[in-house]
Amino acid sequence: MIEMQGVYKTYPNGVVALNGLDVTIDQGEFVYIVGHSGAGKSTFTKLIFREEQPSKGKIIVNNKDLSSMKWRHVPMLRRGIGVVYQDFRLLPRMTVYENVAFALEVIEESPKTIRKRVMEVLDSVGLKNKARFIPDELSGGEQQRVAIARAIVNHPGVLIADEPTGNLDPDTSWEIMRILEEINASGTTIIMATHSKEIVNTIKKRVIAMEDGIIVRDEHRGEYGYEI
Ligand SMILES: Nc1ncnc2c1ncn2[C@@H]1O[C@H](COP(=O)(O)OP(=O)(O)OP(=O)(O)O)[C@@H](O)[C@H]1O
Repeated sequence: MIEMQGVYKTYPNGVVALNGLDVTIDQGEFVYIVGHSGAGKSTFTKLIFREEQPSKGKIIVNNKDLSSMKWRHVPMLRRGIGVVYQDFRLLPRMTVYENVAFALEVIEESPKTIRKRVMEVLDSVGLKNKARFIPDELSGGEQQRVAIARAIVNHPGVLIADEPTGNLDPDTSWEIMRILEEINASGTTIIMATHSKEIVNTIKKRVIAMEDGIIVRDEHRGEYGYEI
């Protein structure tokens, strides 16, 4: 479960990105975060895996209070949260296999476990036959599928997707959504910031709408609600 109480975020340059958030997201939910550019969507997601810290307020993730969490415990928090971005962020000189295996190598899993799990997760995103390719040899949709495989290889309870379809054409975007829905069906919470009206209005989920750093709407099976 993710809980925010009275959360504010002012960046060092004085920009107020979040202006009092109160929200609870239960385990297994699928939540879209929508709103105009600059509304605070990315900042909201970054607080969950402690990429940013709030200026004020309380954030609880999986029963852990992030405000009192010591730095040495942050890697453990992040192990339970997968993240995917609009621009994929794969390591360009590593193969698909190595990009995904990396997350398991850093936690010192055995080579046998790594091999089994990496091939299993590549299979689940339909890329088992591209394990030896490097990112440049893949389409955008395939690169995003590798990024998703990497994000879920550790079985995280939460997957954060910051505009995961932002660089993809419509057909590829639906493919990515199908994969995210499958991951959600296995019990993983999905929090997805998006500008895609079509996706939000077609695959109905909880919608949290943000404007100027506050939540202005929070509806189950909601609509996108903006013209762009
Ligand atoms: N590291 C930073 N330092 C200073 N200001 C920042 C930083 N990151 C974001 N901001 C500012 O905080 C506000 C909210 O930004 P944020 O990225 O959370 O919005 P967003 O809703 O995700 O936008 P977009 O849809 O364009 O990604 C914006 O005014 C932005 O310029």
